[in-house]
Amino acid sequence: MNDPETSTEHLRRAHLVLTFLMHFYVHTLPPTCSIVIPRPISIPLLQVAKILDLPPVITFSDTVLYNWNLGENSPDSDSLKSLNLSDIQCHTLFTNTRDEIAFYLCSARIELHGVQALNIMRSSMDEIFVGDSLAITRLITYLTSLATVIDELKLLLLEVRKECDPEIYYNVVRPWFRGEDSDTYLDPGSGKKRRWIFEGAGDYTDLNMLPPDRELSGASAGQSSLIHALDVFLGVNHEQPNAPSFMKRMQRYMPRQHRRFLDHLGKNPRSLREFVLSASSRDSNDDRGLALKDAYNKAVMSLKEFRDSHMIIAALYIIGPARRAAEAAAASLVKVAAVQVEARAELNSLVNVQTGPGGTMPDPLNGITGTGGTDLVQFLKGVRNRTVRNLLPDEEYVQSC
Ligand code: HEM
Repeated sequence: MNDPETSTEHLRRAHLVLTFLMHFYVHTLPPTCSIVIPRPISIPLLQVAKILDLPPVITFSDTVLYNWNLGENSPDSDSLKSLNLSDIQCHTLFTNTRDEIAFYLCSARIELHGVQALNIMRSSMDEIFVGDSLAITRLITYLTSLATVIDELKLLLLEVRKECDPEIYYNVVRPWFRGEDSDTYLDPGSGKKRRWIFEGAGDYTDLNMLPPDRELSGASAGQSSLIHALDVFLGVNHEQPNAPSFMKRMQRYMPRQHRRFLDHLGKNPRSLREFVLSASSRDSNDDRGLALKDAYNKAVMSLKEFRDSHMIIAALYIIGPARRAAEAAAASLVKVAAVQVEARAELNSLVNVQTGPGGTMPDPLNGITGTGGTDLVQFLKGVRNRTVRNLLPDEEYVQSC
């Protein structure tokens, strides 16, 4: 039996349990109340988070990576290869709905199937290191398989629609994941955005482990290191000059081993893209140069198509329900306003006071426009476009010949 204080499995489980409890607590507080996370949750969570080097907030690791197990009746599987993706279950839930389960399991299946992509990347890096003609032949095979695996990941993503209803996801499941930065209410004392106060944290000098910018975002599949790894491997760069990109910020929420792996991939002395460019110009009279470029482009196209499908899913699960929620809120404001007008008219008739022309009915759309939909579409399109930019056009071969 592992020592619970040092075993990684126990610490991960503790992070999961404590962050689920914390999010339950925070999101059931009245909106007018300051957010003070009680000491029995805050102190152990800060301690565990410090050891794991994870932020003290719910992450993709908690909802997905540490949240699946094999079903009772499934055969013991000692290798991922023989694992049947439909046999997995998840054990910790906020809502106990089929939709929440389907949402987590969709990502878990992608992660498990994605192990094949990681293996291909590792083998490809070895071939890039060797760099001879046999290595090129092998790379062509690897990149072709990588494209197929990414296509399969896309199908797994689209399968979320089978059992996860967009309205339930958006209105019932998703609100539990919200981090400090998505809070829409103001602190009654300061009138500013509410901060999450970790009760008792000041009593411990060794608990100074909140991120320096103190950003506490909620769980997002943007924290899946698999997609980041595909970007780094294929050479897709999301960095921007003035501030850390969304992708970079999300890496702070990944297990540290995943962050290290991404660093390792990024520090490869010779990038795959560079290798494909130089090998295809060197072997320009050889079909293998063209085949290598095609195989690379196929893998980039598959990642682009994964992102196209992801945009469809984001539209279905976020933009649509957000718009409908805003319309419903506007309609109910209209109803409230109509009742107010009626009541005021009644009052006026009772006391015989006239309202001015046009009355005082509030604009029902005030404060409801802008659900973030436009920003989200722009953001996802930007990520997708940066992927496409990596395709190698024929001209580059001509120029480098
Ligand atoms: C119903 C399922 C899904 C929905 C509604 C969804 C929604 C979103 C949203 C709204 C964002 C923008 C950033 C944020 O707010 O977190 C995002 C980003 C992202 N999501 Fe998803 N997502 C889903 C499933 C997945 C899955 C299964 C993966 C992969 C394991 C994934 C990978 C990503 C990545 C890597 C980003 C960063 C942007 C990009 O690389 O294109 N998402 N997602």
